[in-house]
Amino acid sequence: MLELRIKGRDFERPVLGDIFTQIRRGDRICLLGPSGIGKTTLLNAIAGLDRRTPATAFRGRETLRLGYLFQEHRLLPWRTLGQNLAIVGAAGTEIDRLLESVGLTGYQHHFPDQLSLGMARRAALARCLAVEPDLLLLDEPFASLDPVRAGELRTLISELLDAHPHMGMLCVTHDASDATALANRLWYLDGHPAHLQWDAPVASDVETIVQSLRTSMPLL
Ligand SMILES: Nc1ncnc2c1ncn2[C@@H]1O[C@H](COP(=O)(O)OP(=O)(O)OP(=O)(O)O)[C@@H](O)[C@H]1O
Repeated sequence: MLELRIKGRDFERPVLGDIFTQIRRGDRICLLGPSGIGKTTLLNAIAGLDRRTPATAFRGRETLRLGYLFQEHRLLPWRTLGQNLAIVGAAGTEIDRLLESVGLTGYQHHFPDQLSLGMARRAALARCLAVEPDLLLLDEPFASLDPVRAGELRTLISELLDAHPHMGMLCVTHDASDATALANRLWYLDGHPAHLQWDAPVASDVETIVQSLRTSMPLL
């Protein structure tokens, strides 16, 4: 069980309210919400990237390992893919294995600008996996990809999660169908400041979904 405690964040106005929630081991959560509501702000807080948003993410007394796939790939452009992975601690055959796991076998000596957007995103995903994360944070991983490439990446992420059942996922998306494909739990962020308005399991049958919504949103 991962516990998240996030102290709210103001920019010129209050953006994110205080949030306290829990993520079970292996939970696959899709985070939806209106544009500009604070989804990236929440991910940054969880990742500890925003010094002005006190947040703790912990598992018992252990330090939580996080992998963060940003909206941009943020690979070092002057380093090859192999070197980008080496920076986070991968070495030797581990680099080959990581690249193979994201379908980039043979690209170890390529530079990021020699890759398509989808390939660069998969390389960044390999970098996330190198730290063997407890929780994978994905910020709109399918944005700007054509439907075929987006579908391939969705399948890849789903297979990686299956292969690492203890790894949780928190994925920001604007597409509810991503939730059906990837998630077992949905969060909906809304309000000023934003809170988790809705935390419900993804269910395959309509009756269960309606019941979940009624439970999570009593006003319905
Ligand atoms: N560094 C910053 N300085 C000032 N305002 C910021 C900063 N970062 C975010 N904001 C503001 O906080 C709000 C939430 O931004 P955030 O990027 O978290 O939203 P989002 O839900 O991820 O949006 P989108 O779905 O469009 O990516 C926005 O109004 C944004 O303008």
